[in-house]
Amino acid sequence: MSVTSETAPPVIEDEGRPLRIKPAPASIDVDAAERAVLDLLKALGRDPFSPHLAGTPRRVAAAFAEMLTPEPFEATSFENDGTYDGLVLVKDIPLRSLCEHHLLPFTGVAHVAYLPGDRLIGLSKLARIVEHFSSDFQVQERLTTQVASWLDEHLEPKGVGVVIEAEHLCMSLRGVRVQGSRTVTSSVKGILRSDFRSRQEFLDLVLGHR
Ligand SMILES: Nc1nc2c(ncn2[C@@H]2O[C@H](COP(=O)(O)OP(=O)(O)OP(=O)(O)O)[C@@H](O)[C@H]2O)c(=O)[nH]1
Ligand SMILES: [Zn+2]
Repeated sequence: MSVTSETAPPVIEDEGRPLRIKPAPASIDVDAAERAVLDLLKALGRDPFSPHLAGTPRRVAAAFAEMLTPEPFEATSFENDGTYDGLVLVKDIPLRSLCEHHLLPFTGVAHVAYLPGDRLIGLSKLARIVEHFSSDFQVQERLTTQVASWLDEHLEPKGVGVVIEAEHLCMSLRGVRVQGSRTVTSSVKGILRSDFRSRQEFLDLVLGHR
């Protein structure tokens, strides 16, 4: 069985109202992944044909296929009639992704903000953009930058700010085994980068008053 994955960066149609995301297809071969998981279990000294592990290679392959396949969506945008010139911030967007070093999950929250220019974007779309770029093998820094860059390039707002806070299971379950530590990354663009007070307002809204 082949699953079509749509993990490539989205492309916007210039004329699109709403903006339409058209991810380029990339394929995930679930059968090949299943065979590989079976081999992995063998290599780890386990019997993949034991009753306990029956079906596990298939389940693992399907789980990865699901986690690596973002949901397609339309990034609906609206004309900003000029009456709103403040920051738009969606806080605490739940986030799950897969660390590209160990293929283990990292989970946490994203805070996504923009200072509108000519257009506003549907609030839910900020969460969908996070989901889109999270559905990949990632490092947190790149994920943070991708979300900010996408908004900057496609919505053309006056500023963008993205903060991600996450716990990496590769740090808590294995290796250094520190439980509960959170990694915080940020990417700021436009006015939120160049103007200290705007950046401070963004960071206060995200990190202050907790
Ligand atoms: N910068 C960054 N590092 C990450 C991320 N996820 C995992 N890592 C780190 O990637 C590094 C990989 O280091 P290596 O020394 O190659 O691998 P390792 O021997 O498994 O490292 P330890 O976890 O220290 O045992 C580790 O320090 C991880 O904590 C991430 O999103 N960003
Ligand atoms: Zn890792």
